Amino acid sequence: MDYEKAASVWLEKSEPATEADKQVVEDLLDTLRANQDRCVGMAANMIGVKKQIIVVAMGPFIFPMINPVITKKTGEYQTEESCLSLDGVRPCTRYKEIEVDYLDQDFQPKHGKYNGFTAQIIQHEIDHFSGVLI
Ligand SMILES: CSCC[C@H](NC=O)C(=O)O
Repeated sequence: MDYEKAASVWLEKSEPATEADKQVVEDLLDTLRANQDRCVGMAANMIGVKKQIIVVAMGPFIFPMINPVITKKTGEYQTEESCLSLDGVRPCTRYKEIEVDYLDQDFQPKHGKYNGFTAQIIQHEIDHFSGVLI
């Protein structure tokens, strides 16, 4: 593995996505669909694209969030997570309930409230494209 190249993709902040990145959204959705047996969410830098795009699995339902920003978070707790980009399990701080501004797949602005595991995945993936690994 080229660790220098990997580090530049995993540990650097990603840029906001634009409509020119629609194919990246499709590619990320396809990649998560192909890895749903071992993965519940992905950020675009996991496929080498430093754009603020994530995809999240809620059971069989997979949805993308473009340029997501957490606008409210409540209920801090400590937990442990694993990550496809790392070995093992590591401790991290998460919030039980979050509100998020984002663009949907058609680049239309949305606002959503999430809790539980879905909120945890969203927080993990936003950290991921921000260059923060658990
Ligand atoms: C609990 S959030 C874990 C998310 C992780 N995806 C990697 O970015 C995964 O294991 O799918």
